[in-house]
Amino acid sequence: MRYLTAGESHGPQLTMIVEGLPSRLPFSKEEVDKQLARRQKGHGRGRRMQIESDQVQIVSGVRFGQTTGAPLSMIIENKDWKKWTEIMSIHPDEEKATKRRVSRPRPGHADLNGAIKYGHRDMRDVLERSSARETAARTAVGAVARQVLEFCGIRVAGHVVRIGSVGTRRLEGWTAEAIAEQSEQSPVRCLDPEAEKAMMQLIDQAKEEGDSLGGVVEVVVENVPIGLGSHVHWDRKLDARLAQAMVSINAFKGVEIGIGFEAGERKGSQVHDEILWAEEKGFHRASNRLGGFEGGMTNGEPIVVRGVMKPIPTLYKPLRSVDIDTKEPFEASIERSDSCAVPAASVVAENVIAWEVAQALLDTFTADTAEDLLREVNRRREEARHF
Ligand SMILES: Cc1cc2nc3c(=O)[nH]c(=O)nc-3n(C[C@H](O)[C@H](O)[C@H](O)COP(=O)(O)O)c2cc1C
Ligand SMILES: C=C(O[C@@H]1CC(C(=O)O)=C[C@@H](OP(=O)(O)O)[C@H]1O)C(=O)O
Repeated sequence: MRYLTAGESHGPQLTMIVEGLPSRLPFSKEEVDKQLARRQKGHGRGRRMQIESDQVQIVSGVRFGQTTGAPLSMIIENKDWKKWTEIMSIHPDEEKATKRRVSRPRPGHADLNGAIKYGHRDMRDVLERSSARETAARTAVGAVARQVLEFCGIRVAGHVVRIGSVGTRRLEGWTAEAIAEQSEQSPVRCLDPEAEKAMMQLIDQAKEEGDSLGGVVEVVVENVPIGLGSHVHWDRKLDARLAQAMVSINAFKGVEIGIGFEAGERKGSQVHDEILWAEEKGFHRASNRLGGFEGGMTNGEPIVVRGVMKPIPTLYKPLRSVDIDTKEPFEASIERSDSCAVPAASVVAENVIAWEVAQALLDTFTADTAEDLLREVNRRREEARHF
């Protein structure tokens, strides 16, 4: 299974193609729209989110509520396009373009590197595609993959575990369902009401100061069969693929699987998950510190993966930078931006992780139809139980 996304932040639409889905998968456009709506929320988002109301139009690959096995294509309209139609169509060499041309690169964004790499004197040609508007497309694609997972009884949930200096304790024993339910109630998608209050205050304060904030999100995937991914080759290790997916989200800078970096501080006896066996469960673990992975393969425990997002680069508070035309230093002048997008990014993270797990599922169990897939997945579950 593979996908492509296309589209500029202020262009007419985002376009997505998903290829390799099994046929006869019950498919709900509403479920995709639900994920898109979740991504738009969260304390700290800027004014753009009041303009957009993301929904997909399914263009191909679905008939009578089921996938056909043909490429599934979707679009999301950019409502802001109306306002930008004229601006986007002014050639950068035209005189009237001078004041719209972007010649002031923002530290922390793709502006300067992208301009030099692609030879753009108008950095709009970089920022339009480097914008995290693209995460709407990836969320939609992930929401399709999620329907493959749900068909196989695999659940995904996510939440925010840190914003700036406020973090929550590592949480044990929460089911994916409980995480999903509780985080949905919170404007910062946090499970701890005390931390939530402090996070919201921090975001308000950063906004007032013209500054921005990052944080950490956690994604949990439950009821995963043993043996997704593989130890036999580096690029088939599923934990590595999850790491790439996570760091490919705009502004994400690091990943932890299970206890992550803490593993480097502990002794082996405090890290490795002891193996147990019981008639009704088969093989299972006494703990899940390694986040559901050994040897690049799932071990049947919930996948637990965390990602760190740096603070938003566009600041009202000026950072030093240089105009590429005049080579003069300038002080930032900004139209609008998010001040914190960690809650939204946790939804993106859920969906990009869902994609990778669904892809690994389809790599492991060859299936033309959704029923074939489910049969194979259940067979693996049964075989593992009686191994
Ligand atoms: C959901 C989401 C919303 C974002 N909103 C903004 C924003 O409003 N302004 C901004 O400068 N960066 C925003 N970013 C981050 C930039 O897109 C990102 O920093 C940029 O593409 C450079 O890539 P890098 O940070 O991965 O190096 C957002 C990221 C995410 C995930
Ligand atoms: C459009 C989205 O996020 C955008 C991501 C973004 C950036 O630089 O990454 C900058 C902002 O865009 P604009 O300048 O149009 O307000 C955000 O609103 C979205 O999440 O759908």
